[in-house]
Amino acid sequence: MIGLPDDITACLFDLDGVLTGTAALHREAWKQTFDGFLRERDGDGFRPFTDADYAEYVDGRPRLDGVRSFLASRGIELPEGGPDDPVTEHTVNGLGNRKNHLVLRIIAERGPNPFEGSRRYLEAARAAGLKIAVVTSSANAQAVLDAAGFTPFVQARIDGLVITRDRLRGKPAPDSFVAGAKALGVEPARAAVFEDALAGVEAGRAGHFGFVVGVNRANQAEALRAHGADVVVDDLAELLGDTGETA
Ligand SMILES: O=P(O)(O)OC[C@H]1O[C@@H](O)[C@H](O)[C@@H](O)[C@@H]1O
Repeated sequence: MIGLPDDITACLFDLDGVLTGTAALHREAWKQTFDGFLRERDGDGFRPFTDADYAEYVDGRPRLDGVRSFLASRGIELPEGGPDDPVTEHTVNGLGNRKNHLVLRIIAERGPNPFEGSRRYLEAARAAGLKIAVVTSSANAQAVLDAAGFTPFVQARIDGLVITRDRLRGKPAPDSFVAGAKALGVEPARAAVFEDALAGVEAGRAGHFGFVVGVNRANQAEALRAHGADVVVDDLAELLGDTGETA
């Protein structure tokens, strides 16, 4: 009825890039963070952080995993530091704090940009009696959900704070989605995962979820399929059999 196999009883939605347009804001904050760091380290001839770097090493992963993964891709080792490191510090935590400072400012300035097609899909899923959870690596999820007006749809939330608290492995490991299904009281095989990140669809496949929807916001439909999406759409409204325009 809403573009899912009949035996699916729950939806597990990623947040940034699936429900809201905040993935692009995260990407921008990461670029400012890493380009700033690389310039400080290597001078003006530094090799910039690219959209491809974001898709492969950072998108969808918990904040500090993103820092570690990108630095490793460049053969750079930094000390871990600690959660209170200043944003100027060349440590994993310092760069994570620098990015968080930037992304909060950018989201405050530009808003969460909820996707209209996603709002309509949430309404349709609720009307169809499906359970709904948000599963995101972001520690800023509640504020974004509130600002987008999506909180009333959400019966369970697994976010970056829960991932840290419960020591879950971040995406691409399936742990956060498994925790989301558990919080809703459904088996992974009866839950659909909705993801725009390569690490996210990979987590959906690794967790043997009943259906994995890849949401193509960054011109990477083929890569989403290769990493585990069963179907790829440009907007969730496509699953409702329409174009996302208001009737
Ligand atoms: O830094 P936050 O808000 O905790 O978010 C962590 C990650 O959350 C994910 O949802 C985003 O795709 C990543 O870009 C982001 O880095």
